[in-house]
Amino acid sequence: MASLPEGALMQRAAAGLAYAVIDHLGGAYGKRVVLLVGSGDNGGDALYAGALLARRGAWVEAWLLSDRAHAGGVAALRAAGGHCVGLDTGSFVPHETGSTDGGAARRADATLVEPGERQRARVETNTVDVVIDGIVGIGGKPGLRPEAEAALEGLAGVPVVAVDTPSGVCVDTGEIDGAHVSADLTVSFGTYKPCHLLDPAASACGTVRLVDIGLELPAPIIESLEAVDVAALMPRPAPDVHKYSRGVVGLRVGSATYPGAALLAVSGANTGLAGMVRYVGTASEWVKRLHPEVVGDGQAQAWVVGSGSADGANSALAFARASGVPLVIDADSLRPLTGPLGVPAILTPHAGELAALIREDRGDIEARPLHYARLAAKRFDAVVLLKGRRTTIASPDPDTPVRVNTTGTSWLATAGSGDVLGGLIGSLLAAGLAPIDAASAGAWLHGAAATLASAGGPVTASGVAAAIPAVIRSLPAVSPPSR
Ligand SMILES: NC(=O)C1=CN([C@@H]2O[C@H](COP(=O)(O)OP(=O)(O)OC[C@H]3O[C@@H](n4cnc5c(N)ncnc54)[C@H](O)[C@@H]3O)[C@@H](O)[C@H]2O)[C@@H](O)CC1
Ligand SMILES: Nc1ncnc2c1ncn2[C@@H]1O[C@H](COP(=O)(O)OP(=O)(O)O)[C@@H](O)[C@H]1O
Ligand SMILES: [K+]
Repeated sequence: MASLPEGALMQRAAAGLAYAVIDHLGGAYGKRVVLLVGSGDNGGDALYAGALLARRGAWVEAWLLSDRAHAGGVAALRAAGGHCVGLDTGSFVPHETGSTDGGAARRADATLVEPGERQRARVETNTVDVVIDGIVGIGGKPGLRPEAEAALEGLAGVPVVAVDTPSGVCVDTGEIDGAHVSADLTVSFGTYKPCHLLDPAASACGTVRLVDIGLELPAPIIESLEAVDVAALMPRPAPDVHKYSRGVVGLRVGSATYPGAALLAVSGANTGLAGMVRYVGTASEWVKRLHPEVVGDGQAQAWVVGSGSADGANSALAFARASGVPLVIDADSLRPLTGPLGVPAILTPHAGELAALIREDRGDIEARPLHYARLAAKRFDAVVLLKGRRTTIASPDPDTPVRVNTTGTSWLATAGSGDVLGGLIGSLLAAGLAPIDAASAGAWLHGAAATLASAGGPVTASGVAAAIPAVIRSLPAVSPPSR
């Protein structure tokens, strides 16, 4: 801000916001737009964007929710033909009125007071095409004030575009503490913020669009891999490799009760990313029949343990740990853990498993995935991959950014898909990726494979595993670092 003319960043943000709204609405001319405007620069962005929309022929009305509003923004909106009204919060009580024509039209009667003029205005909220949420952005405290809540209630059902962040969410943690806006589209400026990536706040963002306003950014505390990052991490065999130098992954998973977990974990590991796959356990006959490439016990560069292991979980963990190589510890083998393992490890709990492991409430973990993934990573001195809609991957090194996975589909919430993930991550670990990279690239591929296999419809864990090679083939071409 110091190096630019005053207001330059806000003008860039507002222009990006206005064009995102135009895209979202399919045009500006004739559209009816309500701006919810708080006292800070977030409201300023909304007002300048409103001015641009008004110049393009939209009918724009700004509801000033506070005694203060960005003066330049108010002037710009008025100059462009938009309206600004201050809400007399004492009498602003949106309520439904019966429709005289027998229809079910929803309308809020709002007493609106022009600051200084105390002029009454009335809006028919059922004619509004979009609400632009400029209540608060990165300067806001979590929760909404009563006047903002009342305004939103009066506009219920109207699509919402959030300016920078959905107002009311905790921007820096992705947590939710009180009322907040639920947006259809969030237009973020400069960079993604934690609330755009981490659940539960990410679920309140709708689609997130990033507008580059030319900021120079410090190193992130949260990051999210994109296809090009995953491509750069993929093991690609050099001309002179052999199967052992590509890495051998071993699995001690499944049991007589859950033989399917073994087959699914092996199918996740056996996609060709590692040079060889070993399986040790009660499902050997089935594994051999379905995956003839897979061999038995021996040395490996990484072991996967615990998926469907039932009573064998402790001994699987003990054997694998004794090998001294990096481990993926899933499901039943998480239970015996009490502290650091002394070998590099990736723990892959879902919220229920992490709750049992650290004796916390599952709901608390779902409400604060960033906090609990970090806490567990520190406690067990391991990478912790906390599964969910937005799988969150924390390193025991507090300076390594937490990674949040954004690929996938809710169809992936299907039995056995976690077993496939464990095997896949094991193969990347065996191929030489660092634990944080193996876990996050594995989660990315797994989610992308689910989306590919699902194609908008249902998917099974086997279908996810089968789609992994096609996802790897579709990654962009990059020159990988030589391994
Ligand atoms: N910092 C930057 O480089 C840029 C910031 N921009 C915009 O500026 C925003 C940040 O602006 P500000 O720092 O002025 O802060 P905000 O506009 O996010 O909010 C702070 C104001 O809201 C009030 N407030 C706090 N919590 C509230 C709550 N829960 N309910 C109602 N009111 C509440 C505070 O009294 C304060 O006046 C960004 O989110 C973005 O939209 C953009 O214009 C682009 C450049
Ligand atoms: N709502 C959701 N949206 C997207 N992915 C999800 C959702 N719920 C779960 N998943 C993913 O589905 C997989 C389920 O794994 P897990 O719970 O271990 O299942 P299982 O134990 O049956 O194998 C994880 O990769 C998780 O991230
Ligand atoms: K906002």
